[in-house]
Amino acid sequence: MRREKGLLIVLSGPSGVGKGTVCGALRKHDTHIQYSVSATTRNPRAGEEDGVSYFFKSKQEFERMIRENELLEYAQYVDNYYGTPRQYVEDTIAKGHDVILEIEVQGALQVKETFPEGVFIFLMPPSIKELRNRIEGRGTESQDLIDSRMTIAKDEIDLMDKYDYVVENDEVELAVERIKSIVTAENCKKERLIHLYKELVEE
Ligand SMILES: Nc1ncnc2c1ncn2[C@@H]1O[C@H](COP(=O)(O)OP(=O)(O)OP(=O)(O)O)[C@@H](O)[C@H]1O
Ligand SMILES: Nc1nc2c(ncn2[C@@H]2O[C@H](COP(=O)(O)O)[C@@H](O)[C@H]2O)c(=O)[nH]1
Repeated sequence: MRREKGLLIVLSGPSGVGKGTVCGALRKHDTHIQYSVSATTRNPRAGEEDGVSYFFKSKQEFERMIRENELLEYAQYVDNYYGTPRQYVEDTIAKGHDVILEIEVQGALQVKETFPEGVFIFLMPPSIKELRNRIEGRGTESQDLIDSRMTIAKDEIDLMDKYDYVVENDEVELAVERIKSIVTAENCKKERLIHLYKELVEE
């Protein structure tokens, strides 16, 4: 069924919890969810492709995007900027497609201000020890950066009650199923409201 507007789904959670891994697994399920590609000033990691993993920007270019209101939200995280290009998200939901943003907490709270109708999901690690194991195991950051990310992680976990749902990422496929159930339920809720509204205005 064609809907007026798609769902805006925000997936947050501490660095290393598995947001990227879970979104990667979700893509393999035929959910029709679209994925927003963020802009960042951080350097690409091995295997990351511009326009696929991120839009890699200079600090000057990112600050131009901020000034020209091209970002739906942005945040400074450790030593870099990260932000969501506005146009893609607005166009995608306007076409009736659901879109997912994989972003940290400061940015998610900004989105909540402008899109309170969004669905906000916080991905939780089974434990802090497991979170550290995952970031260390990924092998992409120095020990100093891992420590900075772990410090931020604790503050982020303190804000999980700002989210509509908390999903544990104990096993990737279980986390994917939980997120799919949330999206299905939220879509049913929305379909039902639109249907009721149409009945009312047609009376
Ligand atoms: N359920 C899981 N069980 C075990 N390992 C996992 C699980 N989910 C993800 N991982 C591993 O944890 C590491 C971090 O995952 P990932 O890069 O997806 O995290 P992230 O939340 O996207 O991190 P960041 O916010 O820094 O981008 C990866 O090595 C990944 O393979
Ligand atoms: N506020 C935003 N946060 C974002 C965005 N894209 C990614 N992120 C988050 O940044 C940290 C670090 O990411 P990494 O790729 O350097 O490990 C992590 O929590 C991401 O989810 C964004 O557009 N806005």
